[in-house]
Amino acid sequence: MSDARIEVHEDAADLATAVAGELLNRIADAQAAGHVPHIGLTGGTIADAIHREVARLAPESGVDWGAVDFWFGDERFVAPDSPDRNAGQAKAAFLDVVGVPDHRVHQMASTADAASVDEGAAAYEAEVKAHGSGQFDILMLGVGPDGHIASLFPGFPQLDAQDRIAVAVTGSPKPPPERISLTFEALRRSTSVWFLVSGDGKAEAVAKALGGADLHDTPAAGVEGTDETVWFLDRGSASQL
Ligand SMILES: O=C1O[C@H](COP(=O)(O)O)[C@@H](O)[C@H](O)[C@H]1O
Repeated sequence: MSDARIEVHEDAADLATAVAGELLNRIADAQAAGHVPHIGLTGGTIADAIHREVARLAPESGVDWGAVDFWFGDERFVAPDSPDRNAGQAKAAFLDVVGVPDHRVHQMASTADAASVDEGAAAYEAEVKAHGSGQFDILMLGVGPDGHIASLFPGFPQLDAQDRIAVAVTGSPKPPPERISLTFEALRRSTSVWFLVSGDGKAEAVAKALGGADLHDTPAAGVEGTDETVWFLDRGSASQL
């Protein structure tokens, strides 16, 4: 396990630019070393801002977009063209803009791909296993005001899933209700875990996670990277530290 590093940026815009730049550097460095990096994406407000910065900075980055794989920490089990899809958000903001080929974007099932959310979770578990262990080079995680990460919500049974990579979530407290999420067991395999958090409304969750809360109360307390854990914050989200 790694000690957490905390970076506090002035505001959400500065945070997005910093994370996007760091992500592009890491991908380019890995490719220069002959490695095809695997990156875990998240949904949410700050993730969208970061994705747009990635697209803006991409032309100067030297990244080969055909030689990097993208995964998702969670997804909403809705129609493929729903604006609620994390994959749709990421594709519109940067994946399609920079030209990542579809076979490099490992999407979780939509309602068009699976008969049930359970079937969708099982399919993603199989997809992860088919590409190795799910040990992403960098996994990015947004954090909800309630401390949730991916679609692992406080008090929900998925927090205690054993021997699973992906699980179905029903009755999510944040709409839409049906989701697919990687488990703690899977999220903890990543080399680097980057938490992306902005705004006062998340300050309490950040303080609890970094203060060592129980993961059943604050799921964000339950994940670290094997080599590196970074909390990318702005002044608002850091205001209770
Ligand atoms: O529902 C979700 O919420 C979190 C955080 O979203 P935000 O809008 O509060 O930034 C996100 O990380 C997760 O991927 C998503 O499905």
